Parts: sequence; C-alpha cells; structure tokens
Amino acid sequence: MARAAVGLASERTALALVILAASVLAADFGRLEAHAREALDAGADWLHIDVMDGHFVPNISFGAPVMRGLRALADETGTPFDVHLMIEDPDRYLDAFAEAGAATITVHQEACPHLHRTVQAIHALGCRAGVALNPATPLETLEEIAPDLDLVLVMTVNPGFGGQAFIEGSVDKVRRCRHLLDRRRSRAVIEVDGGIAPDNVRRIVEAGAEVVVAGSAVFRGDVAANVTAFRQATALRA
Ligand SMILES: O=C(CO)[C@H](O)[C@H](O)COP(=O)(O)O
Repeated sequence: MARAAVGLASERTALALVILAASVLAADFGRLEAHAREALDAGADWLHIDVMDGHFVPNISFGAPVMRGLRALADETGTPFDVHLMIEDPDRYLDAFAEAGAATITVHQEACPHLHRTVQAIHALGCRAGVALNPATPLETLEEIAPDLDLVLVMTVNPGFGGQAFIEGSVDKVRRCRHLLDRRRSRAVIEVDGGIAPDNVRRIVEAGAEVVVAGSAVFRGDVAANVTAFRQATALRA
C-alpha cells in the first residue's frame, strides 16, 4: 500500500488502493512508538490519533503531548497524523494539535455549534479539515459544509471505545455519503472508523470509503500479517 502524504482529492483518483490509517488507540502504550513503527513498516499509510475527553465520549484516551511523542517517527517515515477529536469544544485544542504536527484534524458535527467557523479555523492552521458523524447523525447535517471539507468521517461504531462491532447500516450510509459529496461537488474523501477488519473492508470500500481506520484489527496479534490482510482485501478494488 503506497504511503499517502498529501493531496487527498488527487489520491482518490490516483490510488487504486485505499488509505489505511492505523489507530494507535489499540497499540501497546508501553511501547507506543515501536508498535506504531511496526504498522508503518508493514504498510499502514497514516497514524490515526483518537482523542477522547470523557465528556463527549465516555472514555479518556490521550492528548497532543502523546502525539508529539510519535512526531519523530512520523517525520522520519513521512507519515501524516490523522487526528480525530472526540471532545467537546474542540476549537480550544486546534492550535495544540496543529503545532504537534496534525495533517488532518477531524471534529464531530455534534460537538460544533459553529461548524463552519471551526472548519475555517482548521484550514487557517494549515491542516486539512474533516467532520465526523456519529451513527445516529443524519448525513443531511453536512449539506451546507460539504464543499468546504477535505474529509468526512462516517463513524461505523458509537465513538468512545476500540474493539466494538461494526454497525452494518454504515455501508449504506457510506454509499449515500458518496452521493451527497458528489452532488455538492465536494473534494472530501470518506473515512470510516470502528470495527473495520479484512473481512468487511471490501464492502465498505466498494460503497465509497477511501480511508479506512483500523485499531484492533491492526495492533492485536501479528501487526505485519494484519496489515497484509488489509492490503490484500482492499487491493481487490484495483
Ligand atoms: O474512534 C475510535 C473509537 O471511538 C477507534 O478509532 C475505532 O473504534 C477503531 O478501533 P477498532 O478498529 O478497534 O474498532
């Protein structure tokens, strides 16, 4: 799987393979850098950084200082940080994550009363802007903001914990999201997150997902074999 660093819109047409974003939430925090390196060496494209505040979601993970601890690895390997803020009032932390090296910052639609302003603020910091939708949040909430986005994150579990079961209705939601983005002439790519594994990823990619987040299915067990299994499953799209 080619490592993708820049130009989301062009990646969509240039790459036959989807982008695999390894969620370090599922990594061994006692050897975080080494475990993340295993995933990158095996062919993962991005490092997905799940930030949880114990308010927006019922769990606490880590913040910008931990991501900064992976900065040397990201710089050495040319790996983009894909930051997913599952937090209330994300505007307060955009600077910190941009400064820590975020390539993409994704905020939740449900956490942003002034979403357009937040997306502008992310762009002003030189980052790509994504918006995430919880499983129960309608796609129609993106109707106005879609042309301004670089990425839409369709949550395929309820956010807060790794290792949950994929919600089947998400496949159709991804398909409808693709239609909405095309209709709104948006350059945004679709990312999916939660319960993704080699045995379900092909259906999700065929529905229109281009960035696949995987935590448990990458970091549990043999990382190299896990990444290879994703590559083989998604390469079927080529
Ligand atoms: O955002 C998340 C949870 O809110 C995680 O990134 C997501 O659940 C991925 O973990 P897994 O692949 O283990 O399901």
